[in-house]
Amino acid sequence: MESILELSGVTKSYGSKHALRDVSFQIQPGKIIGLLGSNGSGKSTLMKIAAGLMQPSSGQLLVCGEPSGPRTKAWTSFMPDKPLTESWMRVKDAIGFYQDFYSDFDEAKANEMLQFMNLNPSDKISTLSKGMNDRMQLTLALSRNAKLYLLDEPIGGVDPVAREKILDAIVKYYNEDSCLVISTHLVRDIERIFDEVIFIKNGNVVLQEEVETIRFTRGKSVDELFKEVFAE
Ligand SMILES: Nc1ncnc2c1ncn2[C@@H]1O[C@H](COP(=O)(O)OP(=O)(O)OP(=O)(O)O)[C@@H](O)[C@H]1O
Repeated sequence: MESILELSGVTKSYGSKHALRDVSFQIQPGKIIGLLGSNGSGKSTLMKIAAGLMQPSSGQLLVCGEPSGPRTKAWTSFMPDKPLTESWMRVKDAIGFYQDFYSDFDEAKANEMLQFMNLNPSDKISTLSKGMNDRMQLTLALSRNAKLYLLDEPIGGVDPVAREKILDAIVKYYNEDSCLVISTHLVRDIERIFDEVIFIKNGNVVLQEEVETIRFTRGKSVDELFKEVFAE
C-alpha cells in the first residue's frame, strides 16, 4: 500500500539550532497518528514541513508518492497552532473563504460540523473564545476532503469536557481513506483515538509504534510510555 506521508532523512536547522535531525518515517492511509513530544521537541516544525509550508534543510518528503509541491499541498489540510482566518471575519465568511480557496471543501459537511460544534455562522471570529476558535479551525480543516490532515495542537484551548466532543468530531468527520496526524503533548486526553504514535524528542524520532502493541505487548498506556520516555 502506498504511504500517505513519507519522510526520509529530514533535517531542519534554524541558524545553528537543529529543530529536526535525520527524521524518517512512513504513515499509511486509514490511520490516526499521534505526533507526541514535549515542548520544543520539533512537532510544529515537522507539521509545517509536512504541510509544504516550510522547506527542510535536507532530506526528502513525499505525499502519496509525490515530492512536495502544489499538487501535494492541494491534498493536504493543515490546522496550524495559530488561526489562519482574519479577525474581521464572521464564522460564515471563514467558511466562504475556504470554499472559494479549496475545491475539495464540502459545504454540507461544514454546516453539519458547525452545528455539532455549537458554532453560530454569524459570530465574529474575533469574539470567539480560544476553545471556540479551536472548534472553528477544526471545522475548516476537517471539512475538506483531503488525503492528509495535519492538526497541530487541535485541543490546546478546549476545556476537558468539550475535549471529548471534539475528539468524537475528529473521529466522525475525518475521511477514512486518508491519514490524520495530530501533534500534541496532551497525551492522556487524546490517546483513545490514536492508531499509531510517533514520539519526537529533541528533533529525533525515538519511537513509532501501533497503540495496540504498546497496550498489549508492553502492557502500558501511551501516556505511561510517554512519561517514561520524556522524563526530565
Ligand atoms: N523560527 C525559529 N527560529 C529559531 N528557532 C526556532 C524557530 N521555530 C522553532 N525554533 C526552535 O526549534 C525547536 C523546535 O520547535 P517547535 O516549535 O517545532 O517545537 P514544538 O514541539 O512544536 O514545541 P511546543 O510544543 O512548545 O509548541 C525549538 O527549540 C524552538 O525553539
